[in-house]
Amino acid sequence: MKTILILHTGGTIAMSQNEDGGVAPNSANPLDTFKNPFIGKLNLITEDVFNLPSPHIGPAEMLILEKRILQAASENIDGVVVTHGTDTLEETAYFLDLTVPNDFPVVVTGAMRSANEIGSDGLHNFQTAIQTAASDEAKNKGVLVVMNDEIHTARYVTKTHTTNVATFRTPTFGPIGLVTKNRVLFYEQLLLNDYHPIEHVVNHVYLIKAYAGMDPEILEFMDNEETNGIVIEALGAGNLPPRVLPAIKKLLARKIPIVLVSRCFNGIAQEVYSYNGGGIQLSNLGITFCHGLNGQKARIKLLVGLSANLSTTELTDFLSDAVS
Ligand SMILES: NC(=O)C[C@H](N)C(=O)O
Repeated sequence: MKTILILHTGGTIAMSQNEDGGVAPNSANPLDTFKNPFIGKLNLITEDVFNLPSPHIGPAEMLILEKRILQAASENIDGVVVTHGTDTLEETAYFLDLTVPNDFPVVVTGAMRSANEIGSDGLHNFQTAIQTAASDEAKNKGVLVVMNDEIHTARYVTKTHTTNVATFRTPTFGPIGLVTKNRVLFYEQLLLNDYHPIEHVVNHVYLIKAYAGMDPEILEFMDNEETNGIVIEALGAGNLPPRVLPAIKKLLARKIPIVLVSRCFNGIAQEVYSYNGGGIQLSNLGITFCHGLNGQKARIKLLVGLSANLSTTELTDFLSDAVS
């Protein structure tokens, strides 16, 4: 019989609505009422790692989860399910994707409606996440996010709606599988990445968004000893207003890595334009293009690469997905 380790971290899936209509954490996790339909088929081990709304979760908590999952590799665990708030779920899932090996499936899930709200999706998502973690086919696919019967990669999934239960989407590429009542079905293969188990996390890795007429001051504020790295969600295919270029050059002269993604919801940032501030010029200056990730994922990737002490070349290859 397979053993699935369940790590609860909080989020709406562990919350209830109170009499005033506000949604807040409970002292007892509503998922403890889950009537296990897998009795006799799966052995479930449950641990309450945190009980936090996901806006309270950051790299320090992600590191605790990474270490717990790395330890599970020596405990005859066949799969891991992490329950998590949806606001930062994609960042924790991608952090784990970049830091734990693919020895067994790791599936992250959450809920959009708390336990006592009509149409609550928590128990259903929890059950389908367990089904997926127990599936042989879920092995070697990287960390997966299962929500609303769909299976997404941690690498590309993103939260797209503030309240809808179908909020998790994979722009450009789509989900890689689905969960039905009796089956876990994958219909896409995933290109696997390098992973880097890390012992600590660096701080002061910033994420900013470009906009028409972007003010250079925002970058000038980051020109100091503390800054470890910057991700910019650039315009279109990967371009910036020329007025920020002097500040960018100063940051690069300080050897602060600058990573570029697009602020567009779909598509990939690429070196296309050779005009002033265009992607070709930015790349020639030494900005690294991170192809296909959104801003928050690119920030997690930069943070993991810096925390793993990668050399400048290794970091550039890691961020731009160059195959060595
Ligand atoms: N649906 C949710 O889980 C949202 C909640 N604010 C959280 O991320 O903790």
